[in-house]
Amino acid sequence: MIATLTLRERRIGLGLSVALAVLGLAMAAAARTGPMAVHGGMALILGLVLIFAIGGALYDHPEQGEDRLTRYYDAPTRFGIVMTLIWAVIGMGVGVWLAALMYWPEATPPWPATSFGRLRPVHTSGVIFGFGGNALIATSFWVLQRTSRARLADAVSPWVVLIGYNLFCLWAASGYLMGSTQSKEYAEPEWYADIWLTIVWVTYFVLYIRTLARRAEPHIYVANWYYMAFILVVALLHIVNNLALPVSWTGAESFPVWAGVQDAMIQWWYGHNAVAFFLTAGFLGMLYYFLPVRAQRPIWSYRLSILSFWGIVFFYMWAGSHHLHYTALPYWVQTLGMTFSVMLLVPSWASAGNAIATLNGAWHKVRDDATLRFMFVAAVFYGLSTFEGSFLAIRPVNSLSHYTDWTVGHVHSGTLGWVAMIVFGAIYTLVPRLSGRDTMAWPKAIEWHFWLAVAGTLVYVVALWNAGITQGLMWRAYDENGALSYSFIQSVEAMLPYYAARTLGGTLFLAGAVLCALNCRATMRTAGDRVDATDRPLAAQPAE
Ligand code: HEM
Ligand code: HEM
Ligand SMILES: [Cu+2]
Repeated sequence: MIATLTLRERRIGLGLSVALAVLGLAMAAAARTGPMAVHGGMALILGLVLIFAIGGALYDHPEQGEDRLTRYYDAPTRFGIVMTLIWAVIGMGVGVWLAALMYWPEATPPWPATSFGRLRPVHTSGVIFGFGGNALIATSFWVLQRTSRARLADAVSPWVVLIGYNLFCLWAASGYLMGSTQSKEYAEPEWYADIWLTIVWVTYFVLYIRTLARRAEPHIYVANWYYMAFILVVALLHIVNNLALPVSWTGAESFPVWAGVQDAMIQWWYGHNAVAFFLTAGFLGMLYYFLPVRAQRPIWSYRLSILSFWGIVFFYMWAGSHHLHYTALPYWVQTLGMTFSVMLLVPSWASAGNAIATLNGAWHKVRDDATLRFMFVAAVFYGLSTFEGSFLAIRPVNSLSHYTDWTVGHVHSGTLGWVAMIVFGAIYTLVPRLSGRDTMAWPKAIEWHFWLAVAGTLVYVVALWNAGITQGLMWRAYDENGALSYSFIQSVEAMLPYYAARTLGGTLFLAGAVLCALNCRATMRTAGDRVDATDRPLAAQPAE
């Protein structure tokens, strides 16, 4: 990693590492106890490790010559993929454990840090931000350079983005274990972590724009529009939803500036658009690059891909209130959210259909190539989960589904079937190329992973459809006297078989992810030290 930097860049990196260590020390000294002090300590240790790593090797490697500018810069992508896999195993591992706890709550250990309430956000942040976020950042660097035929604008800021982002993820997960949370779902980290992420994210956006400005291709390929929407809108959502006043500068607690139903609306404008721009737009960028490359076919309709881009970014923005049906939110705002959610189906299916139609004429490849099959299944689940979402957003349907496991089933049909599948497809395309090879080290293991992932997703999702609809119907069943037919605990007991099935499905899915991580490790190992030498020369790729 350090060998890829020029002497000047190494010095800048050293300066930034010193700044990080000083910041960590200041946080730890100011807070003295509690989560902020622990997080300061983590930043201090990370800063020191970087100082020793960069400082120790300051003059060790020969300087990079000017000819580096004629090659892509892929070392950050490689690091990002490694972090993706690490977070996948942690996040999904915790998910399986939580699934098991819902079947077997007595197994909860007696320490607060291991309670369901603290581990649940470790799962959601671990998989969404750790696994999904690292995959998005890592692939965005790769796609941006290929489609622009330009090297990243500089060599320091990609590391600032990736290392800074992973420090945020670490702060988030370790904070939850200590009971630190601002209680906004998917935005739980406290104010200082939010400020940190804002700095990292602005660096990311600036790097993206600067690289794009250097492009040698006149046209900005559609994948870049999706990645840019992801970066820009996540910044907007993050800043507005996290506006808060710290109780003191030396502690983690804060109060949001929003109150009452406005706070609820801002939170679900955020939460819903986190789905839209984090879990959808960025991954559509990934799909629109890796699927055509892997299938060696151009997108079925490029024009449609642009049209659905604008449809998706416009309609999603207004749909957040479908999370607040039958609440104190004005009725018309709920209706607005419902209407836009239904309209959203059109651009969503246009994207899914466009991806599937791209495979026309390449079905033999889908049959033979498990990597391409991951992408195909991702497009199918993208279509299924958006159909389901539009349906759940209809108020009377939501009166049955809300508060039930149907929502959780919908979530995982999107995240396992769509998000994780497209990530695996991208990883199996990227990792051999990052390692200077034609194939993964264990090609057969991709096939195994594919079937584990498909079986795991289906078992998980089907179990929770049954669970959710059963719950919804039991809760609204009345006897002839108008009394409830079932007590709440009866509906809990009825869930046991479904929770057992979900644990099994999750275990299959996790096993596939572990296999993927091992396969990637074996593949990257064979590359050895050659990786930096294999940064490819700038050239348009086939099928781009
Ligand atoms: C057209 C697209 C979509 C629409 C209209 C939609 C709509 C909905 C609705 C109505 C809910 C339930 C709200 C409630 O009753 O509380 C929901 C929940 C959720 N959806 Fe979707 N959905 C869509 C696509 C997706 C996709 C593709 C994913 C994931 C990749 C996803 C992830 C989620 C998550 C995480 C929640 C749970 C939020 C919570 O914590 O309560 N959705 N969605
Ligand atoms: C091995 C695979 C997985 C298992 C076993 C699993 C299990 C779970 C469990 C048990 C919950 C808590 C449900 C509850 O509180 O009732 C949950 C929630 C959640 N998981 Fe997963 N999960 C897995 C993978 C993923 C992935 C890959 C993602 C995202 C990329 C994801 C995103 C979420 C989200 C957003 C929620 C919150 C849902 C809501 O509030 O409605 N999960 N998961
Ligand atoms: Cu939503």
